[in-house]
Amino acid sequence: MTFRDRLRALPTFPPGLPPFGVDLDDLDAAPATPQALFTRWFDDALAAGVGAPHAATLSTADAGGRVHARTLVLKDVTADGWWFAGHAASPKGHDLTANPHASLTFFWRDLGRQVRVQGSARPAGGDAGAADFRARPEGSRAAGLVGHQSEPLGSPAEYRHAFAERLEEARADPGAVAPTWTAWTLVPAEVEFWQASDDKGQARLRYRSSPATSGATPATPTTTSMTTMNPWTKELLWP
Ligand SMILES: Cc1cc2nc3c(=O)[nH]c(=O)nc-3n(C[C@H](O)[C@H](O)[C@H](O)COP(=O)(O)O)c2cc1C
Repeated sequence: MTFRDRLRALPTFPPGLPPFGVDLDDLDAAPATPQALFTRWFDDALAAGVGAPHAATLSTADAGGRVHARTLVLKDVTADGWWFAGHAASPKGHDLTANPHASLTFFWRDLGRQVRVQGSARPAGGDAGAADFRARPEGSRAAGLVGHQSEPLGSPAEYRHAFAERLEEARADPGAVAPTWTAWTLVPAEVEFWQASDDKGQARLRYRSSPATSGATPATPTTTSMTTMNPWTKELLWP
């Protein structure tokens, strides 16, 4: 069998996919905010045993319009948006400084679901980046303290040495923080929920908001308040 044939023989979704979970004939009754539907779907993903449902693809573009995408993990969802963290000095950090437009894509295969969050990413103020860094496991803090992310590396030994040194530092000082570590909030302009089904095609629901109405980013991504809501428009899309 050729590689091409093997690709075509692969099933994308398992049988027995769930329904959308929202009455798509009555959008007024759908959750008022995309955050509310996202957290409901996230709980479904956890209950279904989806692996790493908090992992998402972050897409960014540089000043010249060249697009870059990579996986990272979601840190919180609040009324302000979807939170993620990384080095400001990394390529993603440079992209977001030059062009804050970004997108997060979640794929929950076992449920036949995809969520796309598109908007503008802004660095959270105050202690948010440092607080996120300190909350990471020891090995992740050591890796973060190494720095130089995405720069060319001379040899594996060079990294092993730098990592071992930083691991000692992380153990000796649990409060040590990589100075470039940053928490960003992706303030959503559009959030789209996509559901496959066994026998009814696909369904798509999009929330759209005016970015001008979103509030200030709080200093730490700890409060998950769904009460301050934008005036969201809900609409169905042709699959
Ligand atoms: C499952 C998974 C989770 C990851 N989580 C993060 C994260 O939370 N923050 C981060 O900066 N990089 C994370 N990474 C690494 C990124 O994918 C990427 O390699 C790194 O951030 C450099 O990206 P850049 O060169 O585009 O800036 C993760 C990778 C994987 C596979």
